[in-house]
Amino acid sequence: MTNVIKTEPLTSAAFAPFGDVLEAEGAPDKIINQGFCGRFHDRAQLDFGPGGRAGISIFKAEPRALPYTLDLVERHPEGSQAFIPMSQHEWLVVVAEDDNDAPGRIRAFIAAPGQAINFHRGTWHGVLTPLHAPGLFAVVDRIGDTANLQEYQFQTPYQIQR
Ligand SMILES: NC(=O)N[C@@H](O)C(=O)O
Ligand code: NI
Repeated sequence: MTNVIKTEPLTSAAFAPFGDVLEAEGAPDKIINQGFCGRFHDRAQLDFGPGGRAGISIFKAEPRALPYTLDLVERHPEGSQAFIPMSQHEWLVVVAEDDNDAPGRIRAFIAAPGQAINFHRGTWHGVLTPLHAPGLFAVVDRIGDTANLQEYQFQTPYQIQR
């Protein structure tokens, strides 16, 4: 028996309990560079906690396909984690509410081309899940000398469908 989760479009409002959506939508906050650039300023709540620092890494992840079997989520109790796609493709963002330190209700979002996200500290999430090659993402997260990782394996996997 598999629990089915239907995807929904990624919007700032829907994602707000889990983190931030970063995108160049609407009017920029500032026009800079002699008018040649719009700056969508300071759009994520970054958090690297005591004893950590910000790092930028590049992830090259294998594309997955829908329907997607979700059997694990994880969270980073000591810091936020941002996924910034380096190609213009849709991709999958899976999060879960917290239910007494275990994942509760699962939400699966289709990020449109150009949408990036930042998980707030401690948000249960699926690992980086591109849906198209090249699966290249810049990742901004905490660099420190702790694991900063809690994983949760589901007894019954979820099937994520459009
Ligand atoms: N492990 C790692 O660096 N990445 C995961 O945290 C992830 O969410 O993909
Ligand atoms: Ni993560």
